Amino acid sequence: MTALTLRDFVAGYDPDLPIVKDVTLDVPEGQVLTILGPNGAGKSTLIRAVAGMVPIFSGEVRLSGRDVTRAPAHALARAGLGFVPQTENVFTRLSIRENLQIAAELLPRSARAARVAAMLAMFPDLAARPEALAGSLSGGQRQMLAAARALLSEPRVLILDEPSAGLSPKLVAQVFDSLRRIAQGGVTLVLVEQNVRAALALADRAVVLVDGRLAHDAPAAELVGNPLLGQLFLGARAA
Ligand SMILES: Nc1ncnc2c1ncn2[C@@H]1O[C@H](COP(=O)(O)OP(=O)(O)OP(=O)(O)O)[C@@H](O)[C@H]1O
Repeated sequence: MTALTLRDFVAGYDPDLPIVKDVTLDVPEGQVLTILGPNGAGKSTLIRAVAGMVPIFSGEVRLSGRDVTRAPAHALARAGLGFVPQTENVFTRLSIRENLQIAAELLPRSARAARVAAMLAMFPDLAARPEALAGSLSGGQRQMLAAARALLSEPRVLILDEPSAGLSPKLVAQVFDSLRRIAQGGVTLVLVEQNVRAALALADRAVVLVDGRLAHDAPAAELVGNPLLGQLFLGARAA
């Protein structure tokens, strides 16, 4: 079953100057996909458009076969999409527990407490001090809280925008350990990541976006150490 499908997807900020151009992509259920590419290629724009935060000019998005093109955020969440933005992804003045409780408000009332408890059980670092303010957490813990918020509604597909941005190597390892556990739970992951080495170690598959178009699509293991990657990051097109 295909978890996420993009067909002839065109998106951006100005209809006369699309950033993402004719992207067609099928992400099978349970796959971990990383989107790589040079700065400014449109990676963040692509995933933010899928998540309903950037205008889609043409083409379509499907979740498990269902057309969700231009669906509002709450409808996307109900259809099984979770999104973790790169920044401002937690309420810094609220506690860990409160951050989770707010995210749980999308769920039926009777399900909320159990889902908050399940998320705390999944992230022991958060469970250790649920009353701590999110603003007092380390960068890695903050990313875990952001992921936990997105996972509360049990998405089938979780999209993450540079989950390791600004983190020290130790915290990068922690965040990627958490992502590995999430993937092992069967969630389809799509991540944009500058940390190519960590992303390729986690991912099953990598696609490379160059100037808004898919330039390469390969098993992640094939790209490790591949000189093509260096060329692509300098902005050259795939031959
Ligand atoms: N809010 C915005 N309004 C207008 N243009 C934008 C906006 N955000 C990004 N852009 C432009 O869209 C293009 C693609 O940017 P985007 O952030 O999607 O690329 P990226 O591949 O994620 O790059 P990076 O790796 O540097 O984050 C760039 O030319 C950028 O200037």
